[in-house]
Amino acid sequence: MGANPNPLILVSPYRIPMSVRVGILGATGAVGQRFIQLLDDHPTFDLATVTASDDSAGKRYDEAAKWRVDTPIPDDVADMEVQRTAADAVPDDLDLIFSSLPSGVAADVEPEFAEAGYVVSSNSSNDRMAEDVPLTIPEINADHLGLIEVQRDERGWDGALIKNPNCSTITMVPTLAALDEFGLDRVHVTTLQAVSGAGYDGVTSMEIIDNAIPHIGGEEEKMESESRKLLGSFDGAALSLHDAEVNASCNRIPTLDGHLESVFADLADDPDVEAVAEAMREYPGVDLPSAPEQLIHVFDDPMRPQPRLDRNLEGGMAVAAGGIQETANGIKYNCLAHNTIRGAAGASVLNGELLVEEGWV
Ligand SMILES: NC(=O)C1=CN([C@@H]2O[C@H](COP(=O)(O)OP(=O)(O)OC[C@H]3O[C@@H](n4cnc5c(N)ncnc54)[C@H](OP(=O)(O)O)[C@@H]3O)[C@@H](O)[C@H]2O)C=CC1
Ligand SMILES: N[C@@H](CC(=O)OP(=O)(O)O)C(=O)O
Repeated sequence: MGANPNPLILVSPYRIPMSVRVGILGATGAVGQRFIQLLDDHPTFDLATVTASDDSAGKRYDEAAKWRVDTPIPDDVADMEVQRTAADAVPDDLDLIFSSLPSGVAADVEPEFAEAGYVVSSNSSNDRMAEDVPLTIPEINADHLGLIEVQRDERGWDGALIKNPNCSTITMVPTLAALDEFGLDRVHVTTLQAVSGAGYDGVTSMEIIDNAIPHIGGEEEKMESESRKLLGSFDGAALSLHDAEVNASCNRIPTLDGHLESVFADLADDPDVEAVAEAMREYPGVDLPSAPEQLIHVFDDPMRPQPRLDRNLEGGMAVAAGGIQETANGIKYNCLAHNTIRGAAGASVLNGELLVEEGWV
């Protein structure tokens, strides 16, 4: 295997053999740009089409997008013509579609693509809790992809719709999955979320500099519900939510990228700090091209993880944890992940790799 030209893509010995033609819906947006960055020189995925709103359709990509990520627009993407976001506007032979549309738009458009036969790996929040829609993190609940059969039976689709979770949820859930062996009863989490989570126009500088905003609309409910679905079990026909109680308090702070979260977990057992650290460090990963070698990196230094120092661990695809301490009822710790890579585009790409690996694409 040669040198990896894109430091954000981790090259690992993977089993996916062929070239897969992919498209991105909402490719000009903040998450869409991350998709383009992550797909540049991807070992399997070949970006064939990009879509956006009608205002951008017909323009060259580099004219339509206000490019803001920290690597240049790949030349081949800069020249692409942006397409309308509609199933009749993209090539028939796309194998896989990534979606980063506003959720209100995605709620209408994604089912149209799935009905037209496309497999859609979506980052948008609509339908994440639908009973027949897999919400997956490959390392945690790859078996939930079996819901695609249920979805196809119920909806009559040839394609499929699968989702990755909310960025704050995906930061915490791998650590909860590692704690589950100790009997996860109840979780309280407080987040310190980066401004990029709200998109480029989401929070003005006057609102956030020298400040913290103690509410992010809808975020707490997403963390509380999505976590239980991700940790739930699938019996081949239906999914049961995990019975742990999850309570979240979500806050915006003036960091650019990387959500930091303080978790208090009540456990049935009474593990010591070392047992918890080991369960997190040894939580198994997956053998997919964009997967980190170690899913959860645990720091002994209580000053870590920090957003600026630790958000880019393993190309932004790993989760960091630290400050583990025992409490009266269980354990407390901090965790961190890159919200637009592991929390958004990278999560969808990893789900796409899983779909290919497991033969759904
Ligand atoms: N920012 C983040 O960190 C995260 C975002 N998300 C989710 O990802 C999704 C995208 O977020 P983000 O990239 O920040 O959003 P942006 O507003 O930056 O981008 C939205 C994209 O959708 C396109 N679009 C907007 N309206 C329409 C429409 N009516 N029809 C077709 N295309 C349209 C835009 O095209 P155009 O440029 O032409 O307007 C653009 O490509 C959202 O659902 C968000 O909640 C999830 C996790 C993290
Ligand atoms: N709400 C998240 C980002 C986001 O868009 O989440 P979701 O994918 O659930 O819409 C944040 O503000 O950091």
